[in-house]
Amino acid sequence: MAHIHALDPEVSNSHYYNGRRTATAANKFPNTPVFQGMNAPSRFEGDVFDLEVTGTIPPEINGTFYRIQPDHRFPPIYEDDIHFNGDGSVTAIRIEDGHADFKQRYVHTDRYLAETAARQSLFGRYRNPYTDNESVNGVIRTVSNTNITFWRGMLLASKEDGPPYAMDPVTLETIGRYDFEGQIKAPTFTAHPKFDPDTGEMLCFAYEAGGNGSDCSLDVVYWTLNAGGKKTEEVWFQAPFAGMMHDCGVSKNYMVLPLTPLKMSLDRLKRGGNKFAWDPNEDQWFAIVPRRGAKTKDVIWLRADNGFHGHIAGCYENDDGAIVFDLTVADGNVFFFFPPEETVADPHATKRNRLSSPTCRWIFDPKVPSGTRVSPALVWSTNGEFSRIDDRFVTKKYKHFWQAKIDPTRPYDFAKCGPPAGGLFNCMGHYQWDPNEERKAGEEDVYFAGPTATFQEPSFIPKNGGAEGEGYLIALLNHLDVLRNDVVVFDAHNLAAGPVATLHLPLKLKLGFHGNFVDHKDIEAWQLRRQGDLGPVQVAREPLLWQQSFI
Ligand SMILES: C=Cc1ccc(O)c(OC)c1
Ligand SMILES: [Fe+2]
Repeated sequence: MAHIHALDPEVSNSHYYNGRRTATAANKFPNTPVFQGMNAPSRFEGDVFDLEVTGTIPPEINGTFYRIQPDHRFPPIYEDDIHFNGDGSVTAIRIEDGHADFKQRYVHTDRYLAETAARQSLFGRYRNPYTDNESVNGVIRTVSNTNITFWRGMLLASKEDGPPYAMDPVTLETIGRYDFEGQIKAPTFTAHPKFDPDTGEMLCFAYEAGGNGSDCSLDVVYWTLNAGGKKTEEVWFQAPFAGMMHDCGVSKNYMVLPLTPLKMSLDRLKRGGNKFAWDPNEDQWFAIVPRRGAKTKDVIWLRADNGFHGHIAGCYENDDGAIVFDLTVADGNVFFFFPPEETVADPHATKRNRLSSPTCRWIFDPKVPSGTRVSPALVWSTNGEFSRIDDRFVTKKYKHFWQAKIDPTRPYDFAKCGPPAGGLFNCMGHYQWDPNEERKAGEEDVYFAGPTATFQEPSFIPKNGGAEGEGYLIALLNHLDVLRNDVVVFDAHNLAAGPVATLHLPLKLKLGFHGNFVDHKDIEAWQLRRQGDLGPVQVAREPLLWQQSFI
């Protein structure tokens, strides 16, 4: 038989034939940018005790910085697979007494267990079950790779296409799938739950939530869980189209849920295609949900000209009872791997690396009729993403936010680094709103990482008893030239001065998504409660509703 290269000159890697992994393929990843350079598979699990440090870790920091990354464990079935389809792998940086220890573990999802047993990928394309090996039909597909949050003594690893998985905050062992003690049986769950610092509530939602989680349904659901873990609110409503709803904002009385013009199509899924396609002709939408006692009819949708939602900084109600809602909105499709349908012309298609991503301030009147057109109250040309605030100010008027910033005017060493994997986030920015004028951009404080490095998302570490924004900012730094990561710690009020401490990892991680710092007092307090009358975390005992037809 002829060698496959002789049969198809298009084949770029002999382990793939016509883009699909061959049955006999050995463990070798595709030769695509998704698996190269800074994005080459890490697949590392382990511990490094007492990291090397330059500078001084502030001795008052006592807690753990958790963050999560997609990191494919096995070569994908499809050669053109995307980063978003990688298995969730969690980093914990435990900081205490001026020292830091590192731990890395995969989330042991149902998918992880099935693929481990088979020593190969069994799930196909991103959020497309029609491309799976049929042995895993009925198995929960999520890779839980997008966020890692702390809730009632457990970590929740989450991705918006499936339920969360609970992990132990000290050992990073996966405890199991978490369904909030049977209270949440939806097939999907947001990767961006929010926590009300005054009430201890978790505000959360799911989209594509009414059916099996892969049917492109319009169903959206909003929940509140109180500090005791009990579900207190559940509101089901429908989106104007089946699209991505990624992050959210929460004020004292409202939840704001952006709907981005990235559209699903069941037809396309059945043809083996992409989950999402960018629609450059669709509006960006926002659902406004009253937080307490709302019924389906109380949800309103606002719409504005096309735009691509990034992450939310702050959200609060002003003196007029309007909702101030701040997030980055890019002027085109950031997810180039979800292009428009072939029949749709995208006027911005060629500006992939030239999109601008300002921070937009919207001021929504929650009393207007559903369908009202809105426009931003302020567009602040910060050109960044991954906005974070002092989380003690969630729901409240706030002043400070931070974001990874793209500054293409700074020098970049292309010869040493190649194209900047994940985006040219070469700066970290600290921003302050004008305290008196809601519609005015404020101050910027920036640190440039140099011509060979980029940042991942920052997290804020509050100083004990400190005012808003007083404390530290922690983030991963990618050394694109030598393919290694550091963790940097800044004085959150003075990024320009440079890191107060740089923690050197002896290895390269992957480009991750979200993270959160958890104070050690909270971890310890919950350990005591879980060892006492509250008892250990109860994982899901029953299959999800949609799985029951597979049993
Ligand atoms: C950053 C957004 C985002 C949206 C959907 C995803 O599945 C995801 O996976 C890592 C990330
Ligand atoms: Fe996100």
